[in-house]
Order: sequence, then C-alpha cells, then structure tokens
Amino acid sequence: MRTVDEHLADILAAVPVVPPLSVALLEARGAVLAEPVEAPVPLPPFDNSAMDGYAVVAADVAAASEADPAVLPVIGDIAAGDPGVSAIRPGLTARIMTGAPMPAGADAVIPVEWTDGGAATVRITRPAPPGHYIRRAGEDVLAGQVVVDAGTRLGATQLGMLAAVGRSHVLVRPRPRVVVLSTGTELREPGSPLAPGEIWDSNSFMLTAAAMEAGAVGFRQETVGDEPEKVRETIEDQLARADAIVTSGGVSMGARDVVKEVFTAEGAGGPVVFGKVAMRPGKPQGFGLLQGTPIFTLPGNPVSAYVSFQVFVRPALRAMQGLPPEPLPTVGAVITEDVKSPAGMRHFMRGRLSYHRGTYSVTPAEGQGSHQLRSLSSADALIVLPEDAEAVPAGSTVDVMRMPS
Ligand SMILES: Nc1nc2c(c(=O)[nH]1)N[C@H]1C(S)=C(S)[C@@H](COP(=O)(O)OP(=O)(O)OC[C@H]3O[C@@H](n4cnc5c(N)ncnc54)[C@H](O)[C@@H]3O)O[C@H]1N2
Ligand code: MOO
Repeated sequence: MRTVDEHLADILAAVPVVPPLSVALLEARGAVLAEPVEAPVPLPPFDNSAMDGYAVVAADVAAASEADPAVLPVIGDIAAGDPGVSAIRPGLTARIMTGAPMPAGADAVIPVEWTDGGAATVRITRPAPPGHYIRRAGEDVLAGQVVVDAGTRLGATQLGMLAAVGRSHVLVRPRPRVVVLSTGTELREPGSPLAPGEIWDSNSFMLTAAAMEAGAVGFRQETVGDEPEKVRETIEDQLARADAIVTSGGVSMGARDVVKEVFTAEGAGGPVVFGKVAMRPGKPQGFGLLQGTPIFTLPGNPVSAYVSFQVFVRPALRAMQGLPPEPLPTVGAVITEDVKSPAGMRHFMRGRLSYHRGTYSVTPAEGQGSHQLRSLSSADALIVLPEDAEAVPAGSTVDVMRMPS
C-alpha cells in the first residue's frame, strides 16, 4: 500500500498549471495573479487634503486662538476632481474638500470644525503646523512599486488595489473548472422518489461545493449508473470544459466497479492508476491524466470521498493555480477522549474543535463510519492521527485540520 504522502506527491508532480489569461477585474476574483502589477503613478498621485476645511499658509494662522482668531478672505472652493483654485498667496485661503488637490502656496489644512465655516471670509480659532492634514503624493504607493505580487489569490482588497493603480484587466491563472460526477446505479437525484435499494446522491453535491470552497469553479453532472459506456462518454464529453474531473464511487473491489473498469480498459484514453492508499477512510484511490486533464477517482462512501477530496484534490487544485499545495489550515489540539487508530494507516477522524484560554481541544464525533455523513456534516475538523499511532490517550495533542466553513 502506498502512503498518503506518496500518493499526494505523485499527484502534485503530474497536475498541470492552468495557463494564464487576461480577464476583466471582477472576473479575476478568486483567480491567481500571473504577473507582478506595478503602479504607473504614485498614490496618491498629488498632495491632497485629508479633511474638509481651509487650505492656508500655516504662518498666517500661527497665532490664531478662540480669543483672537485669524480672519482670512476665502478666494474660492477646491473640490475633489474640481481644482477651482490652483494657488493661494499668503494672507488668503481657499475652502478645500477631502481628497482635493492642495493649491500651490498652501502648506496646511484647517478642518472646518476649527472655524466659523465662512464662505467669503473665515475665522480660524486654532493654529496648525506646516503639513497639517495634507496627504502627500506617494505616501501610499510609489510610482513603479509592485502593489500585488504574482502568485497572489485575488480577493476584494487586491482587486481594489489593482483598480487603484488603473488596471481594468489583469493576467491571471483562472480558477480551475472542476467537473464532478457520481457513479452508481443505486443513486437517485434528490427530489425524486426512491425504489427499494436506492439512495439519494449526496457526494456530487458535497464535492462540487468542496471544489468551490477550494477556490475552483464546480460543475455537477447528473449521476450515471454502472454502465461503462455511459460513464466513459460522460467523462469524455466533459474533457472540453474541465481542468479537472472528480468522480466518486466504483473504484474498489466489487464485481461492478464501473470507474475502475472503464479506465483500466485498453485504449481508455490515458493512464489512470488505481490502488490502495494507507489511510482511513479513503483507501481505494485512483488518479491519472485523461488527454492531459487530471482525473481523481474517489471512493464512493461519502466520508471517504470528502476526506479524499481535502487530502488530495484540494492541494492539487491549488497547485494548478500556482499556489503552494498547502493542506487545510491545521492547528494542534488536545483530544478529549481516548481513541484507537489502525496501525500503518493515517487516520482522519471527524471532530469538533473548541477554543478556551489559548488552547484548542477537539472531541471526536459519534459515528466514525465512512458512510456516516451526519457526523461529518456536524463536524468542523478532521483529526489527523499519524501512521504510527495506535492508541492515543485523552489529553494528547493531535493535529487537527479545520474544515472550510
Ligand atoms: N472487498 C472489498 N470491499 C471494499 C473494499 C475493499 O478493500 N475490499 N473497500 C471498501 C472501502 S474502504 C470503500 S471506501 C468502498 C469504496 O467503494 P467504491 O468506490 O467502489 O464505491 P461504491 O461501491 O460505488 O459505493 C460505496 C458506498 O458509497 C455509497 N455511495 C456511492 N456513491 C454515492 C453517492 N454519490 N452519494 C451517496 N452515497 C454514495 C454507495 O451506495 C455504497 O454504500 O468500498 C469498500 N468495499
Ligand atoms: O476508505 Mo473506505 O474509504 O475506509 O470507507
């Protein structure tokens, strides 16, 4: 049996990085920047006012007080985007709004609260030093400075930054398109009635959502029964739009394990390797490239499929965008119960994390069977017990992966 680390290393060595393309800014959300973006101009581009108030020569108001205000004629207004007054001389002032360019000759801004708010002349009751309430050109970003590095996943703040330096389009590695397909003759669409022996398909919904949570674009396919030709056709049809394919079911030792049958057959279109990985749940795994497109054939038991996704598919999707293939965020936590773990297997248990006074603790969920979706859906963490652990006493510190929420 191969180890989890060996299987993951093979996957990461094989998955291609999605090619970069230029997209409009809002379409870039969730994509990974493929070029360093520099500011063509400084930010702010010009010295401007931080407050609504009056642009003054600081020396003119140096002696101003409540008892003896400085009284200055107002020569006009300067609004953001409308530099009505471009310069002032000593002894004069101009009303200025937040973000408006400082007029030449002025070296301070007096906020309107320190004045009588006059429009023709203004009474200023407090002094201010030179530079007061002026935001200097380049104080945020210098011209030529890289504002977002290549390799950054673009969220709201990065998109704001890119817009602020004038970019309408950027070169990105887009979110991989992941096609998810459940196989199994027993599966029915939720919302339709069940005949004896049938169950509703849950995996494809869970895995499509997990792909989205991992930063991919998820496309769920309708389930396909255990018909090799239909499975092959459905997957081959999807190759045109998929950057990766994820299947669930049909990969273990049964007489009708359809996914395994299709992709181990001669001429199946690419080498998908099926084997056992030393983990619980998630032992039967398959991975390969179909005409260059990665396909992950995950086991059908719902918990097995989910754990396999987080352990193998999620890091691979990150690698495909040029991101480090990190595992889910992991914390150390004190386990609250004695647990047993199979020797030689990495064991992923469902649990609930809690945090108290600087320490995490984790309680294993009731029902650790790989068919028990209820305990998975009420869990927020996967407890990772290493291959060499067999009995882990309560009070031990264990690694815990936080499930995305
Ligand atoms: N003789 C052996 N039998 C099994 C072995 C083994 O090593 N030797 N491994 C077991 C393990 S571990 C797992 S995991 C499963 C994996 O089986 P398959 O990937 O072939 O999955 P299926 O047989 O199609 O389904 C297993 C189970 O999961 C249910 N299922 C499948 N798809 C869905 C879905 N989309 N939504 C909800 N539930 C689903 C299915 O009805 C079965 O109950 O094999 C063990 N057997
Ligand atoms: O791995 Mo199976 O995935 O243990 O139920």
